[in-house]
Amino acid sequence: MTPGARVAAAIEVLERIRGGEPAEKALTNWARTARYAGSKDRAALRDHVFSVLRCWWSCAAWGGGEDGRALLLGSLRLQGIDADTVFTGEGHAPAPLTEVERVLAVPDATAVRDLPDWLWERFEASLGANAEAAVEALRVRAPIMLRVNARRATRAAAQARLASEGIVAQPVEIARHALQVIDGERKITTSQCYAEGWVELQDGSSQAAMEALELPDGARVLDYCAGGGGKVLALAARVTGAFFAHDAAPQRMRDLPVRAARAGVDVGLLTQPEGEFDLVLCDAPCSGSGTWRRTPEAKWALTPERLEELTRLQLRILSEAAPLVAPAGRLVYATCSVLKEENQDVIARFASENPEWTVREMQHWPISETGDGFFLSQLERVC
Ligand SMILES: C[S@@+](CC[C@H](N)C(=O)[O-])C[C@H]1O[C@@H](n2cnc3c(N)ncnc32)[C@H](O)[C@@H]1O
Repeated sequence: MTPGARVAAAIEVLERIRGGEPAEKALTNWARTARYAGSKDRAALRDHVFSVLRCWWSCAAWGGGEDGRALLLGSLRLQGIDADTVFTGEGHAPAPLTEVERVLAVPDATAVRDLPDWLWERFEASLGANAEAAVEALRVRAPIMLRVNARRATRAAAQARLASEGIVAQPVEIARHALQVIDGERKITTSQCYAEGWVELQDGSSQAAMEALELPDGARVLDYCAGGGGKVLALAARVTGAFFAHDAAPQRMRDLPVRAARAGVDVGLLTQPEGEFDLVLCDAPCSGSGTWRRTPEAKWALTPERLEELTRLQLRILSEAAPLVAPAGRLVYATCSVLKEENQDVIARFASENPEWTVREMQHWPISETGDGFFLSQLERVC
């Protein structure tokens, strides 16, 4: 496909999204009707669509409207691409720019903030002077991060082996085993390095948070909201111990046995956890506000009601998990949100309703070049 045809396809997909289709579904549905599109075309299309979703209001301001064509025009202008070279009308490219489109005024960049107003208030209340930087960070593409599995390889060995498979990655400071992928990201999941469990895809802040947990050899660990199991795998790579995973929706853990086998670790799946664990991790469902550059639709879809519902669920999960912690053990609460309603406020409320628990530590990771926004709190029983 030509650059113009890719932009035309992106306009079509954005129209589907405006019509109510979720972005992933709209992209899949489009691909079904366009068998001629190769993997590079699909990746380019996705980039166009996600660039708009991350910066919807800026694109609308720079493109003079909120239909697919205006949004794409705005997105190209924002990226400094001469739209006349793409809107040519040739082949499958979109029609040439009209005079009105060509003379659109460049808006004042500071006047547009790509976040719903109600959320801006929450960002300011949560992050203070860092709120603007967080909103700005959510406007750009997320880094592709790998965690090197210390049970299989050193970071240097994994970096060299990835390079031999055409994947350029470099060590970054955020976590001890973190590599940032610079080139060849589409080869990761088909590489030998990945198949043999040397590396896993995992955001830098999640890696750093799992490294921050004190974990003695032989510990019994329960990942209470395990999902795909990224966190428990990171913990199991650190020490020998007994590792278990639970999720209220067990089907979310379906890939975990394969991932654990690849990584060379054992993780038991528990539908009804019982007994005592030295560490119980609650990586709770949340707004995901720290990860919205990966899932930009979510920042426009969240409502105050949904946020409130999530905080109730987060408190409930902590109450369910707390009895599973051994007397001298730790209850760990984590979210990939930057909102204090889901972080400090949940912890403060839990501690005030459960005075036998005290907060030992609270840590925040900002949305950065190598990590998503992340929150971690560790609680212990009062002696
Ligand atoms: C943020 S995700 C977990 C991500 C996962 N830890 C990882 O690293 O990939 C939250 C998970 O909590 C699960 N969940 C929701 N309500 C729950 C509950 N009451 N008890 C346990 N898990 C729950 C969801 O099904 C979801 O998989």
